[in-house]
Formats: sequence, C-alpha cells, structure tokens
Amino acid sequence: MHKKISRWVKDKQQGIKRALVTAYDYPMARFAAAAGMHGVLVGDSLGMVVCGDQDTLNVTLEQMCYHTRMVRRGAGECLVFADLPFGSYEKSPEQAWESAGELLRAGADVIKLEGGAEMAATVAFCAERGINICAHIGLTPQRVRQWGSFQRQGSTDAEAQRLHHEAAALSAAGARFVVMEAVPDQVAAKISREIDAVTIGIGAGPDTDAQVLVAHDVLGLEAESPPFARRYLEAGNLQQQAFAQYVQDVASGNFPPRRPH
Ligand SMILES: Nc1nc(=O)c2c([nH]1)NC[C@@H]1CN(c3ccc(C(=O)N[C@@H](CCC(=O)O)C(=O)O)cc3)CN21
Ligand SMILES: CC(C)C(=O)C(=O)O
Ligand SMILES: [Mg+2]
Repeated sequence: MHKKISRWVKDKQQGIKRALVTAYDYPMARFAAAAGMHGVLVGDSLGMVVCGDQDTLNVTLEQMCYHTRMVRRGAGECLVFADLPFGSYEKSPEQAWESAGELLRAGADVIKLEGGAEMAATVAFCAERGINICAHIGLTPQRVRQWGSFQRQGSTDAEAQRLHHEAAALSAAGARFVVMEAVPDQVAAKISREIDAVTIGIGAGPDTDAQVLVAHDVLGLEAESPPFARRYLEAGNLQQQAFAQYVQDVASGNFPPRRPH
C-alpha cells in the first residue's frame, strides 16, 4: 500500500482525525499543504464555485485533468484526490478505468466516484488494477436532477440501512476511502466504525475518520454556504474591499504614484 495511505488507515484505527479541503488550482493547493492539510480534493464542485453553474453536471474529464495538474504542482505532501465527473465512468468498469487513468496521469493519487452498491463492480475492477478509489455516497451531487435539489440523505431507517449496505459493499470491493455527504451523524458514525475504508464526512457529523469542506466555503468566497460548512474567513468581502480601494485610488490619482524623473 502507498505509504501515505497506510498512515490514513493507521490514524483511523487510532482515532486520529484528518482534514481535507477542495483545491482547484496551484495557489489553493500550496496554501492547504503549507497549513498541514492531509489531503486536497480536486472536486467537480469547481463547476459551481469556480465556474458559477447551478450544479456539477457540465464539468468534463478534460477540465478535471487540467485542474488536477495545477493542484498537483502545489500539493506537496498532501494526498491528491480527484473526482471523476458526470458521464466519465458510469457506463462500465472499463470506462471508469480509462477515465481514472487520465486523472492519474494528471497527478492524482486517489480517484473518487459517486454512487452506491451499483458501483461496487467498477470499484473492484479499478482497485484490482492498481487504482486507489474513494467512493462517495449519501448526497451525490451528480444525481441532483433525480432529486430536484441538494437534499440530505439517509433520514429514514430504510435509507440509513441502504447507506450502510452501500458503504460496506464499496469497502469490500476495495475502496480505500468513502465520502459520506449530508447524512445523519449517527449513520456516519456507525458506518465509520464498521468498515475498513477510511470515511470522510461532509455534513455527516464529528464521528467520521476525516472531514472535507469546499475551500470556497472555508474561505468565505461563496455568497452562501451549506448549513454544515464553517466559514473561517470572509475573503470575498476582503477581496471586494481591496478592489474598491484600487478603483478609488485610480479615480483620485492616488495610484499609481508620480515618480520623479
Ligand atoms: N459551496 C458549496 N459547498 C458544498 O459543500 C457543496 C456545494 N457548494 N455544491 C455541491 C454540493 C451541494 N451541497 C449541499 C448543499 C445543501 C445541503 C443542505 O443540507 N441543504 C438543506 C436544505 C437546503 C434547501 O432546501 O434550501 C437541507 O437540509 O437539505 C447539503 C449539501 C454540498 N456541496
Ligand atoms: C464536497 C466534495 C466531497 C466533492 O465531491 C466536491 O467538492 O466535488
Ligand atoms: Mg464532487
């Protein structure tokens, strides 16, 4: 096993929590790595927070590779995760393996794909052929058109049961990591105790093995963030203030300064 990944497994066993954040470009990856982040995720959320779309469905594999290359250059010791985008892996294990290969060549260490037990065969196919896989269950944004909005998952007993079966099937298929998004805390806690894969929660409570947040939420670059996110900074406001000051300085003649010749 990859030395870095065995440390994630060891920390799971010892109850040591790990943190990831999304990164979409070189500076974001560099700041995350310098801050001691354990992993960066090149998320297809970039379609929303970078490109301004309403969902992630328009993101292409080529775009994911482009961003993964930038992130890899800044990621240092961080483990680099990259999302397979909508349409690049669902058809067959072979399609997933080919698309995953593109992301690996772009510099990703771990390839993430959305879906439950129906993806177990694909996870096994890729894992057996040397690809580190991260599964993603619960609120899987690539399926938002089936729900109509970003809704929390697993609230009924039957749904919680299904999440449990999915996580177990994906872990047994060889997924090293499982992201659980917007699911009840107790469901995520129980799954984290019972599967070998390292669990990564987002809106899934404190008892997953690791946490992930979207960088634009952490930094306050989004107009609005999901209820579970914590905004550690309001960088959007700060950027706007800096731009406004610059506009004012140009108008007033305060910038650029007059140089003696
Ligand atoms: N900026 C950003 N941060 C994210 O974490 C994120 C995105 N965008 N876009 C893709 C998905 C969507 N995310 C979400 C969004 C909302 C809820 C949520 O809990 N919504 C409320 C109701 C919201 C409503 O109906 O208006 C809920 O209780 O379901 C969860 C995950 C997480 N992901
Ligand atoms: C929020 C995480 C889990 C994600 O899939 C993304 O950023 O695309
Ligand atoms: Mg994603």
